[in-house]
Amino acid sequence: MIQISDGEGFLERTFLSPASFRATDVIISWMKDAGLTTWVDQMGNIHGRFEPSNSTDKALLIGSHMDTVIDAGMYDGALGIICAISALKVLRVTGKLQRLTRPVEVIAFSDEEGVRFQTTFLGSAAVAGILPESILQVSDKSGTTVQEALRLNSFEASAAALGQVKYSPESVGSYVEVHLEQGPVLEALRYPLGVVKGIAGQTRLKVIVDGSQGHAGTVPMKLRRDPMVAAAELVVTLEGLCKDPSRFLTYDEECGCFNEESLAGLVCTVGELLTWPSASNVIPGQVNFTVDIRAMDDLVRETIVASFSRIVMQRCDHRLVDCAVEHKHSAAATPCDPELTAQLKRATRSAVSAMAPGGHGHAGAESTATPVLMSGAGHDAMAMARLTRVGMLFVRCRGGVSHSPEEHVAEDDVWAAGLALLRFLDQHAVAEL
Ligand SMILES: NC(=O)N[C@H](N)C(=O)O
Ligand SMILES: [Mn+2]
Ligand SMILES: [Mn+2]
Repeated sequence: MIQISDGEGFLERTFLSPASFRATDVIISWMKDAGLTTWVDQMGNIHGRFEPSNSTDKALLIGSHMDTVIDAGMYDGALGIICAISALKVLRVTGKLQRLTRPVEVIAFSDEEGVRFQTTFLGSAAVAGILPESILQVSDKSGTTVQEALRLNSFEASAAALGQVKYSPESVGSYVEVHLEQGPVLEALRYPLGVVKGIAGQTRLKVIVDGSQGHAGTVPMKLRRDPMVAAAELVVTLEGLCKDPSRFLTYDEECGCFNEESLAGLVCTVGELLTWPSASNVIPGQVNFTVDIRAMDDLVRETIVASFSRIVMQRCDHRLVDCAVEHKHSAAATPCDPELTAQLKRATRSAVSAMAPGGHGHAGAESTATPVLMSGAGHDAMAMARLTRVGMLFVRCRGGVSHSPEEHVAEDDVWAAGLALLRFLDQHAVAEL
């Protein structure tokens, strides 16, 4: 799937882009090869399902996302989809598919990263039934709405169509996702796989700063209303706020929720900054930038968001520029299901042991206990947790690097993940002979 890109020389595959439809065709072919019944739903999610003849059990869903960030690594999302389809292919070739006691369905979600519409989880939120109809009117940088983009690609793009995508809670037993860790912990522990205890909450904002556009050579510094300098001050201030909140919080904002533990995983990022008219000899008229704030503790994240919004208003007033803070997206911190996580842990132990020479633990693994991690990255499991219980299996990645072409997962570790998923399926969904 690395070659299926809208970018020249880099990987980019965003929601409903031309490359996303080429990837859809390839994923469908893989799903069919694994013996699955396939379809594409009204939000562009790709489904591959095996329905045992007389099962009354709730379905096991296994998935991840097919979309990417810009200049992405090739494993983020794709690894989980390929792992899931491969595991079912192995069940097929070993004759175990027919022994499944419950429906097992692979879902390749159409939009997890939220790059195009700054929304995220468009695909999984639709399956979970938590996508508001208002999402259809959100527009991308070109002004195209979600509804227009869907209709341009022959989707119905109506509230009724969104409703058709939704799964009923009583039809689903659990959701499992395999994903590269995107962090350095497993590499540091010299262990190929880990299970996820929970996923950090996240908020995405867009800050818009308006000033007086003007001539770079004739407007005296004292008479300027320069949105670029205001934005620059805000970006640096945001960094300080997340590094040491106590320096910036007012007495009212200091909710007593800040301590070493609750501040765990508090991070902020300004990934995108746009200016108009973007000419070297013009004082900008407008600057806008994105804000991504995450924390394991929702109260900490909400307090930081409120405090930063206050600071934006105060600093822009001081600089006589106008500003607005738009809330684009928020997702609460999400715990993974303890029982599902324990099952994934057992499956991981079994796979790692089976892969090591002599069965004494995976080559290079210093410990035999499967690491249990928190995830700072967001995942479709956050949306799916609103539908059913979720579990995640993390795969070690080189240097913890992700959202970069340097992203890399060792082949042995991919094998270990596939084996662990197979072991999990054996425990969870395949009838004994
Ligand atoms: N929705 C998201 O959080 N997308 C990515 N996985 C992220 O962590 O930014
Ligand atoms: Mn990602
Ligand atoms: Mn991802």
